[in-house]
Amino acid sequence: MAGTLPPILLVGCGKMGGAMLEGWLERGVEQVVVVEPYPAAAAGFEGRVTLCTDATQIPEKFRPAAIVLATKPQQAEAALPGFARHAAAGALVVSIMAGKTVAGMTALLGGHAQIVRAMPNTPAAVRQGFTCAYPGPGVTEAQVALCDALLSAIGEVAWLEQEALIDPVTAVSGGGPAYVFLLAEVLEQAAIEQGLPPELARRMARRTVAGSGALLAASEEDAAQLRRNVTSPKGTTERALAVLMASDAWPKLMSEAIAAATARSRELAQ
Ligand SMILES: NC(=O)C1=CN([C@@H]2O[C@H](COP(=O)(O)OP(=O)(O)OC[C@H]3O[C@@H](n4cnc5c(N)ncnc54)[C@H](OP(=O)(O)O)[C@@H]3O)[C@@H](O)[C@H]2O)C=CC1
Ligand SMILES: O=C(O)[C@@H]1CCC=N1
Repeated sequence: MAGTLPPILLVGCGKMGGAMLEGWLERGVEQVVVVEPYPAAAAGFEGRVTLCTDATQIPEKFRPAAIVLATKPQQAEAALPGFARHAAAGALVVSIMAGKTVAGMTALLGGHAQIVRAMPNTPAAVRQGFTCAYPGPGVTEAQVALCDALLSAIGEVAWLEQEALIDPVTAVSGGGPAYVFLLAEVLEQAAIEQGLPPELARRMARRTVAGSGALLAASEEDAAQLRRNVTSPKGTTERALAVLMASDAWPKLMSEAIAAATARSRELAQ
């Protein structure tokens, strides 16, 4: 669905909400009303959107096609009831909150809402995001198309058939950028330990992670083959990978980390 996006109500203009909003404004959107109680968070959007600090300030005549919920999960209980009238009027509700289920949000929105759960990630800020989305009961094909357009404005989109899959998605692609940034941090630290000047260590860690990501994005080869392409037989990389790929090292740690994050996503439903 190309072209101008219809009116959107954004609830929460923090890191993710703000990144999504930039994508919609770049794509072209009829009107956006933002509800954000912390004015500094939305200051960069002044003049481009209508800013409100709570739901009571939303212009009476505003009829959003979609309400995008981008507050923290812990803020859902306080925030959602304020938007029940818009949901009841037929606006699609798109929640990016970790953990919060369709059933739980429907109850907070007064018992009637068409809800899509979506899980984006922060590369959305440079339109390189990856979002998985699940349409709840009653969501129409036209609403799926609308939601796809909203999410495509910040990167690639995949649709899920089971709500429960959002929990591992949250752990893998939702949180995934944090694990990659951690890699850049520890690579920089290890470089300094080997005697490289800190500024050079920082530059090389950032460019190595960013360049490898760009190669992965551009290549048709599997990640494993790209790894093998670096690893000369009896060379230096082989020695490093013997440490990183040991049975108790990265593969096991990543599996434990993803299981822990998936479990936390399930807990957040409560
Ligand atoms: N960060 C990430 O990588 C990702 C986050 N998410 C999900 O996105 C959501 C937002 O995360 P993130 O952007 O990191 O968090 P932020 O804290 O940066 O953003 C949330 C914003 O919502 C505001 N807010 C609080 N209460 C209300 C309210 N009642 N009405 C409207 N706005 C309110 C907060 O204000 P204040 O600070 O004053 O409380 C804050 O500015 C979370 O639910 C998270 O699970 C999903 C995918 C990735
Ligand atoms: O850490 C979190 O809970 C959120 C969801 C995925 C990324 N950030």
